[in-house]
Amino acid sequence: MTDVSRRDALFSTPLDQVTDFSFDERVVDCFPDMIRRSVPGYAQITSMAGVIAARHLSPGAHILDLGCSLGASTLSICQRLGPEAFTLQAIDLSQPMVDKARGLLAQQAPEHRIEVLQGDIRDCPLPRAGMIMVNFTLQFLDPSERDQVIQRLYDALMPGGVLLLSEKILGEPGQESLLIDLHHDFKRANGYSDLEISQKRTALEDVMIPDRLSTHHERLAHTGFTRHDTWFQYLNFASILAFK
Ligand SMILES: Nc1ncnc2c1ncn2[C@@H]1O[C@H](C[S@+](CC[C@H]([NH3+])C(=O)[O-])CC(=O)[O-])[C@@H](O)[C@H]1O
Ligand SMILES: O=C(O)C(=O)Cc1ccccc1
Repeated sequence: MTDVSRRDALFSTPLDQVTDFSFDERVVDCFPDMIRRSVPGYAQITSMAGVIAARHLSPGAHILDLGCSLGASTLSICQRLGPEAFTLQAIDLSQPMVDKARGLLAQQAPEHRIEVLQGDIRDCPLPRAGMIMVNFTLQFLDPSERDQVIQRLYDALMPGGVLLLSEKILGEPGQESLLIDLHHDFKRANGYSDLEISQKRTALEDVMIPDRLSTHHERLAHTGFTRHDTWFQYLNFASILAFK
């Protein structure tokens, strides 16, 4: 999907005022480039979505991709499983994201039974599902709302269903700055300037608040997930598989 993306230069010139980050048209236009250069492990996690679905999904199951952006995780599943194998709803809050995802998925997975819907994962209807993906999305909710959203996902999952939860994480006490510094080095190595890194950091400050990995596991245990394993971590980005 990188070929449809403009290069991300949104924070490359000095801004008089850095406003809160939002998933508007300008972000949508450069999103594949932005996320690839900003999120360590993004390609590995999204491409494993298909592998995980192939292992854990019962035939004909329903999948939810919540905070789907341009549908990279959904597309990964379509590349591994045929159209008879599952139905899927991909949901995102941003209308421009939804509009573009709909076009891309219609083009790249025309046979698959996919619906792309605009909705808020805090209150949209969640049909019963065998697999729920929530990749790099919980981090954009107010921390006080996260327990309730994870409870909603748990309630929507069939017994034995799987939750794929990926997030930016805060290092454990004493380890925070090491991971943050290395993440900034990762971005620098991917062509972002110090100005871009610092302005985007300001834009995200009140909008994206990471939890510790231990907080995620405590929340999943408390909600009732029988098993929850961190299967991937690359710097301060991690992914968990949880089973109902
Ligand atoms: N309350 C909400 N309800 C629904 N969507 C939301 C909400 N809040 C934010 N979003 C949406 O969550 C997505 C987060 S990006 C996910 C990447 C994707 N999963 C991927 O695998 O490519 C991650 C990132 O940009 O770091 C955006 O598209 C928001 O509009
Ligand atoms: O860019 C960052 O620093 C991030 O942590 C990830 C990110 C990626 C894409 C949109 C918003 C945040």
